Amino acid sequence: MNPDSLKREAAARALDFVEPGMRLGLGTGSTAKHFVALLGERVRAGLDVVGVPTSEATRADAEAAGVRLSTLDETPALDLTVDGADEIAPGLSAIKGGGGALLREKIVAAASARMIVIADETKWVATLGRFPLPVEVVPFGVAPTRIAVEAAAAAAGCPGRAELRRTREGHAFVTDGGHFILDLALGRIPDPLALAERLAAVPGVVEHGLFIGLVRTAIIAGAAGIRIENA
Ligand SMILES: O=C(CO)[C@H](O)[C@H](O)COP(=O)(O)O
Repeated sequence: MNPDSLKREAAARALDFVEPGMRLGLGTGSTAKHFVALLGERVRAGLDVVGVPTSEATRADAEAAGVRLSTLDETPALDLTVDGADEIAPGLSAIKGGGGALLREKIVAAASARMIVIADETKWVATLGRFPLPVEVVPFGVAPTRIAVEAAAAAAGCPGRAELRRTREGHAFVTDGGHFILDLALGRIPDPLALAERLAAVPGVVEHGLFIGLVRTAIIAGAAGIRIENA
């Protein structure tokens, strides 16, 4: 089965956790897109939920699917967020931000009583770090911020290079919040918490894509079926 079918299977399984009246965080990316589309089908069949999107792209998808939307200002406490991930490891620490939405994704996840990650089995890893870690930074002073981000990674035991994310046209990629992304290629993150703390202390870093202690459940779809992991 191809990865996209597996993503859809994981998304479909996440619907089992949705109850009428829930306030839902809606993730970003190709896996979360399946969830939003399937949720829309349920909504059109009569399910009443309200969603808070984690990106402008998801807002557009959810609107098109007929999902009633709110904001965190109107709805500051959510019951459940369903989102994808770039990597997820035993203990359910994760890397997110491949789609550039990590800041809103983390704010929405932190406002949720429960976060479920949905993924195909290629995202499950023994140790985080094969996927370059997205770090969202303010555009001002991005050159010294990049140097400081690399120094923070080295101090946390995982030296590597940070590259400014660019669009296909070669411009700096700009997030929904107006920030840049540095993709930090590390290969392996032996101590995610230490790295998270070091990165958070760098001036100019808005947020990083390490999700530690946020994911309660992971739904992993593979060729052999669906596996559910709980933190
Ligand atoms: O963190 C994300 C966006 O910022 C996505 O959830 C992550 O990149 C996974 O994407 P996909 O489901 O397309 O593989």
